[in-house]
Amino acid sequence: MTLHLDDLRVRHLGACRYDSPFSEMLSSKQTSPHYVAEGDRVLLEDTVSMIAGHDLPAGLVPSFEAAGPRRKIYFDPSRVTAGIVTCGGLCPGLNNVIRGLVQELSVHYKVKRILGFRNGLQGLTAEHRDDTIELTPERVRDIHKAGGTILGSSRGGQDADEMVDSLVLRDVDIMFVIGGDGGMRAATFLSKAIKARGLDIAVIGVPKTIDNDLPFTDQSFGFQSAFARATDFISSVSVEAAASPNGVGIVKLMGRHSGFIASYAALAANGADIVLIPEVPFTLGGPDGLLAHVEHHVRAKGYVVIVLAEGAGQDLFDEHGQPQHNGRGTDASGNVKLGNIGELLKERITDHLTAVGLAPTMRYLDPSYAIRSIAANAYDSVYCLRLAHAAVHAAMAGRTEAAVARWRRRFVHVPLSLMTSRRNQVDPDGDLWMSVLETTCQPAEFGSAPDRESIRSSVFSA
Ligand SMILES: Nc1ncnc2c1ncn2[C@@H]1O[C@H](COP(=O)(O)OP(=O)(O)O)[C@@H](O)[C@H]1O
Ligand SMILES: O=P(O)(O)OC[C@H]1O[C@](O)(COP(=O)(O)O)[C@@H](O)[C@@H]1O
Ligand SMILES: [Mg+2]
Repeated sequence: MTLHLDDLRVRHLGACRYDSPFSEMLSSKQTSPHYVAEGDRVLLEDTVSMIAGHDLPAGLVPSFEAAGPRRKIYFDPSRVTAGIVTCGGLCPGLNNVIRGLVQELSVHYKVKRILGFRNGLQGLTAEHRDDTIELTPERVRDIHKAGGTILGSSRGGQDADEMVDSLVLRDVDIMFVIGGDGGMRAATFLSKAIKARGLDIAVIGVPKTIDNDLPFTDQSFGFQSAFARATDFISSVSVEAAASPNGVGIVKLMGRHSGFIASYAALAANGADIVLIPEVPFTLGGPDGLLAHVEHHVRAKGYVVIVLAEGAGQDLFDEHGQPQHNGRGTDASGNVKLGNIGELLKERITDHLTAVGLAPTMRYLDPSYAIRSIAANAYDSVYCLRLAHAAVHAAMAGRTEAAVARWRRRFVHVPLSLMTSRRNQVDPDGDLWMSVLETTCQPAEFGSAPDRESIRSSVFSA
């Protein structure tokens, strides 16, 4: 899919007529290596060959609107009511984003009324719309020290018109939706329903996912905290496996469709022999299969450490007739329930090593929620704060149906439709996966797994 400049344009509610509290500070600002001035744009692509491939003048090359404060704003801050909601799975930094939004709205724009809708988008239904939390700088002062979200979160779909009714009834002018792909999709429907009713309400998304599977954002907030925590589990399993006869250490990490956590945590721990991710299918049997490779490690050095993303090897459930581990079905938000690949591998590796006279000592860890329920680390805390600032500036300037994101280290506005147009995945031909292969020394492929070509060609085609 090729993107054009028009695909990257963000919707405005109207002309900006009010002076911004930042207007004086901005009067002398110009674009520099460390600042993108109002009106300037940030390139979608960043290599000479990609830019040259467009054969377009610089002003028409695909680019994002830069985020940041504007000299003039759309809303009169003294009359604004803002709403905030967090949805989907937890992620380190949710409270930091809430805190950043509240502080920026209150301290600089002097917004007086900020409502926190509770328990995800469920909080915008008729049944729950009156049960909001009044958010003030005092109320949010210390919330960043804890994981989770003070607003609560949930999965499951809601009716867009009912949500718009809630915004109207609670006089909300600006709605911040902190969510993943599901949340961004819901925010898109919400924006479209608002537009269809001719209402003057801005919807700004703050993309959230520990899986790092949202596109057009360098890395999502909380990702670094989550993979750092995951690294601890890989180190523990490595120590255990190395100290056990025929030790097999397996760590199963979150990552439904994208193996970023597994890849980064494995690189950080630098002790994994094998990394398995959804983007690179593998076979178990045969001379080049995973089991033969595991056996090779156990024979050669006495143990093996495997890092596994939960979405890896899902095709194996059908192949090996393992209905007991096969997830099937979907959760309340329509996310596919996965088969438990960790349990499948545990069984198959145990059977194989036992059959070849290397009965293993299995050390299996599934840290699951332990990696996403923690507070944000220092890096993510800064990142969350800056995203929150960008979100408030975007909303006050009347941008809507847009998310804020960091793209190539600059903060930008991304149309919500783009945020849900594809999934960010580890590219098996990209440099991240190459680093994983260089570090683990595992073969590029275990056997000739099916669907490999289709996965390669569908990954991240921006
Ligand atoms: N297809 C959809 N249509 C309408 N709302 C959706 C849809 N998908 C998700 N949502 C809403 O987004 C929320 C979060 O989605 P979910 O997939 O659970 O998490 P995430 O936002 O982290 O991806 C859900 O509670 C639901 O309200
Ligand atoms: O048990 P839950 O809440 O459905 O969460 C499990 C899933 O949530 C995730 O953390 C991602 O969730 P989101 O899409 O909400 O960001 C996955 O890695 C994991 O599979
Ligand atoms: Mg999701």
